[in-house]
Amino acid sequence: MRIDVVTIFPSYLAPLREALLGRAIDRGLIEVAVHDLRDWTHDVHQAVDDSPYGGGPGMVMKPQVWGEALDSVIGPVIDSPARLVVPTPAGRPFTQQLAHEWTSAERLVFACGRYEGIDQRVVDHYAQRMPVDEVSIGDYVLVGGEVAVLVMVEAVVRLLPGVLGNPRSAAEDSFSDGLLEGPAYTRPEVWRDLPVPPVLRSGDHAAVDRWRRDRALERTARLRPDLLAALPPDALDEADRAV
Ligand SMILES: O=C(OCc1ccccc1)c1cn[nH]c1
Repeated sequence: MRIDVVTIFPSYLAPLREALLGRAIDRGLIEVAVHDLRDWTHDVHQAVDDSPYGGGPGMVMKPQVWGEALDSVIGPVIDSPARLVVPTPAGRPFTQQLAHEWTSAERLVFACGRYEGIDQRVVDHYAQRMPVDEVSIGDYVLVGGEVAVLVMVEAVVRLLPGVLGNPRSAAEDSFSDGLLEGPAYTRPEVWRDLPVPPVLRSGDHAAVDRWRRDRALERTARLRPDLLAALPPDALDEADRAV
């Protein structure tokens, strides 16, 4: 998978080259290129924004600059199918399911908006020739899309074959069965007078699996009743309902 990011703050994307993601790059599992939007300005001030039509606070990012940048980065769409992703509070929710969908993309191009966002015509123009997703990572407002890109790239890349040491962990993610992950424990057996739940040391794998599912159901009911409500009817068996 090739990932391109266009931003006015390329250094914000430096973490993509660290740790797990950095190793995925070194191993050729992904290619990552970060581009400075200002490279496609032609004026001495390297202006990337302007006042909003219709008035209102803040500034809007100029379509011309974005058009030149994205034409250059995306190239002729025919020979390298790419998805364009635009992080924005006004987007569809980014979910584990969407992360999985994107793992089959040959290319992901991320456009990092700042100020009040990017002129809508940029999304409208590219949506005529490729899949464009306006995506939110949560109901809050950041200063720019860069941090959202770090979140989404990490969520997608960790799902690619070979990236995670233990493929089971991606498959058994929180949300993979529609529930929140239950509590996890490791040594010591007692820590600050707090013991590890005995069932986890019983060696009875059926009991451990049952206990873990019960804890996941309880946690989901407490913190995310919406996830429970969204489960397909056959997702919960008799024992589940008793929790
Ligand atoms: O703030 C965000 O993106 C940056 C952004 C983009 C466009 C205009 C303002 C801010 C964001 C919040 N949840 N998901 C994304």
